Amino acid sequence: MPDALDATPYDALLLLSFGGPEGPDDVVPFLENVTRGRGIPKERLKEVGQHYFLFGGVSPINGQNRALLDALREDFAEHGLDLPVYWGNRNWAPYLTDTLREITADGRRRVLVLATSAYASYSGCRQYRENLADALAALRAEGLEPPRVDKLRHYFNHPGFVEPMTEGVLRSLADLPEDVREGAHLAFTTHSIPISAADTSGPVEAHGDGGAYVAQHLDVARLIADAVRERTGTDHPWQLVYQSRSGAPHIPWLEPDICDHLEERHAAGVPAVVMAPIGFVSDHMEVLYDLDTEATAKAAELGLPVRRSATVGADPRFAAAVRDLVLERAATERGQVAAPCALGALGASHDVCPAGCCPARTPRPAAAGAEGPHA
Ligand SMILES: CC1=C(CCC(=O)O)c2cc3nc(cc4[nH]c(cc5[nH]c(cc1n2)c(C)c5CCC(=O)O)c(CCC(=O)O)c4C)C(CCC(=O)O)=C3C
Ligand SMILES: [Fe+2]
Repeated sequence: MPDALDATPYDALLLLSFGGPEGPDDVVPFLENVTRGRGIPKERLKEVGQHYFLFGGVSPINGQNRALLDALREDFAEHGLDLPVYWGNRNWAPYLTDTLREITADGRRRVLVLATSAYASYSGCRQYRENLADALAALRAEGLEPPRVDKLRHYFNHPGFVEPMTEGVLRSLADLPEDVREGAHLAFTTHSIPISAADTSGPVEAHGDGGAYVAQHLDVARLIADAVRERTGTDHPWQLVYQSRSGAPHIPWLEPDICDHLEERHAAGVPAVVMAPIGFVSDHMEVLYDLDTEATAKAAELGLPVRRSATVGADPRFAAAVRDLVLERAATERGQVAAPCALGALGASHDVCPAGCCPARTPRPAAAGAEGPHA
């Protein structure tokens, strides 16, 4: 047995995710949960519902989170880290409030939260903190005394997140027909968000147009492109592009869209494209529909060979990265000096979101940040 690792003061890890439907009857109620009060056009909702029905009404995201839970528990056990791992979602069972009630009943007093979003932004960070605040308030209203919650820092530039994706891009390149491989371009994709949300994402320091959201993705894209060049000896031109846009058409969102990008690359004579969904932690519906179905059909229509590279999913290197992040944060909370592990130009991001970080359009209570109580 290895020496026990110390997660003190934490006594639980909570995997916090989006949630997804698990059958046809779940699809509409799930979409109602996602879009409550968010002004998404009905047309878009019908369209997104079809994406789920095409896959039998089942989103892959819950299965992927179960696999990640297994990988985390296995990694922790193997390395002598005695920390129970729980799972709760924003939009589908197991719901966050129910999981936090269970955590409270189990007597846990300090919970560290791992959200399945690696980057700064309202949707990927603050909205999860609002969900935590809501859940804590609901439990208090039941007369319970919920634990204190903290959230792990953004992990986009942790080697355990970047390296499996680099390997995925290398595998996709190798999988392309030999005659188009060398000339292939890399299209790094992430979720489009409103430009106003990108510009105000992350901490208030200057990050240029697109805020921390775009800066962090560019950092990861550059890291992967550089590593690919080192490993293959070929310089594959790359660009950060976007997918899964929603919202009203008159509101500007981040562009270009992956499908327009494929068209433009094809017209420019590019022989092949590898689509690398660096914005996502697992192969969920945004990847399976927007890339593997829609963008892949677009490429077929153009006669442009494409491959889609893997997300980290339940890769053991990602599980090890989570263990590293937990131990780092625990040491910091104990007042020890931790050496944060981060690749790229931006360095490790803040442990605690500063006040006003990635603001909501309508201010609401958010837990685990500098401006509010932790619990
Ligand atoms: C930044 C970001 C991430 C990455 C970070 C993270 O992972 O958190 C993400 C992930 C996901 N988004 C998902 C699904 C949806 N997102 C929607 C809507 C929206 N997403 C937004 C942003 C993001 N979304 C935004 C700005 C909207 C517009 C309305 C709003 O501000 O809320 C809608 C409504 C219909 C539509 O408009 O598409 C759906 C159904 C699923 C589940 C997939 C599955 O089931 O496998 C996942 C992992
Ligand atoms: Fe989304």
